[in-house]
Amino acid sequence: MTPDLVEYPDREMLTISLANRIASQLAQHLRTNDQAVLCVPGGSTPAPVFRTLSGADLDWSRVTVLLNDERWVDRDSPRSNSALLARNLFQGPAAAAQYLDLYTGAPTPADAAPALAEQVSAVLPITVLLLGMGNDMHTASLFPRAEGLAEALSHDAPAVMAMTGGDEAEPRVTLTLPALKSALWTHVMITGTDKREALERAADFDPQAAPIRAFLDDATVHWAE
Ligand SMILES: O=C1O[C@H](COP(=O)(O)O)[C@@H](O)[C@H](O)[C@H]1O
Repeated sequence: MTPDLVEYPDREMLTISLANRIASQLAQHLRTNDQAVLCVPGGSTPAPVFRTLSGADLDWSRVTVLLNDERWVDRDSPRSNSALLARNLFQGPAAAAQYLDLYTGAPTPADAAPALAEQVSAVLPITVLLLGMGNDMHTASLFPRAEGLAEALSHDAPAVMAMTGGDEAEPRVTLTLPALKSALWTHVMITGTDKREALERAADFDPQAAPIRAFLDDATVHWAE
């Protein structure tokens, strides 16, 4: 597997180029469709891309935004991926986008997942998918060898499932393989040497051990040190 990899001289170039590319793909889709769907990661890496993208000259009122995955924490938690979007993406022109919030406040993600799966299925296919990746080769909340991962990576999985994994104890919801693979365009954004090495390692594993592997054949990977 050789992913389509774009290397940038620095993070600023990556940010500008990737945000422009996402905005162009959304604009292209909106020229011939009423609606577009943008699905984005949380975590620590994508905030600069969100800030740049938020100023794009698009009819954001026709764009539905949703996360790849959400940690089951309130909006006031520093771990909330929704709060990350509120601070960085839903500013300026992009504040007009429709937001499909994966966090419902239900007691557990398992309580919320069936209704979320229906809501997400209703907006598919994704137009532009941006994925992140952890050093452990997880993407979205699809963690290596997590309980339920085999189902989440199966082609008949519900669009959203409850999931646990990673260093932090909080439970999560995640879009699953068929929902994420519905995307017309897929980008993976990673920075730093550790993630670059992890991406290269992923080629030697199957998706149970390296979930990002399931998406690399269709993706353009954007990397800067
Ligand atoms: O927990 C998560 O981690 C991944 C990677 O995040 P980063 O902090 O290493 O950038 C992210 O893609 C995912 O959406 C998030 O929930």
